[in-house]
Amino acid sequence: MAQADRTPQPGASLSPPRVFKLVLLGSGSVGKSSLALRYVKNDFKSILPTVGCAFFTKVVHMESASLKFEIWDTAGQEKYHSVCHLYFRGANAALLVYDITSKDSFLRARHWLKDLESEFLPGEVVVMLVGNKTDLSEAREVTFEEGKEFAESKKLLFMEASAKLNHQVTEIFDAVAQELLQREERVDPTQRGDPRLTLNQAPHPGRQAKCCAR
Ligand SMILES: Nc1nc2c(ncn2[C@@H]2O[C@H](COP(=O)(O)OP(=O)(O)OP(=O)(O)O)[C@@H](O)[C@H]2O)c(=O)[nH]1
Repeated sequence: MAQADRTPQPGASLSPPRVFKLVLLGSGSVGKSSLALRYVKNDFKSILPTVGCAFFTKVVHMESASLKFEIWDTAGQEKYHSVCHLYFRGANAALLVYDITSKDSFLRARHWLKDLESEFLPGEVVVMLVGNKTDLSEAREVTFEEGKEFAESKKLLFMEASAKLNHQVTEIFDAVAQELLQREERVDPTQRGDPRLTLNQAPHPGRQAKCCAR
């Protein structure tokens, strides 16, 4: 289990945290900024639509190592779409967010994924599909199974969450952190040192990242 912004566990590595760039993408109002705010500041409040991009950092102490997330929260509104891909550059991980009460946001997630894929080689970036707003389950338009199926077909991690209720938010980032560190361990140790380099490796053949939770 990760411990964010707390004293490292005894025995944890004392070396400086590895830095990973994580981008949040998805349609407008799905809750990207709210997930980031909940994760980084444990807060939930009314937020104006993002203009361009917002930036957060968070240090996470895992059992085996510490890492620092540089979180880039991109604008989901259509009018900013053309500039969003500029923020993808150099990303190690992405949260592809949709709103479980909006089928449209789920369908649009495919387009966001295509945009992301056009900038990277297969397997170059850890991608987690996130169905947000589970507290509004009475208005649900996308089933858990639909989300899971789409994620599996594209070899993405998958979780549902509620930024409002702080349900599964830390778990999302922990799962991504775990996957990033595991991918690093699989590469030649002599190549370690620059996470941007090591993550340009395809995942281990035959291994599919799996993570599904409501
Ligand atoms: N009920 C509920 N509302 C949420 C949740 N997460 C976000 N919201 C609300 O959804 C609206 C949009 O949230 P944002 O975090 O601004 O969404 P965004 O995806 O960053 O939007 P853009 O900046 O336009 O791309 C706000 O009114 C939030 O309060 C959630 O988990 N549950």
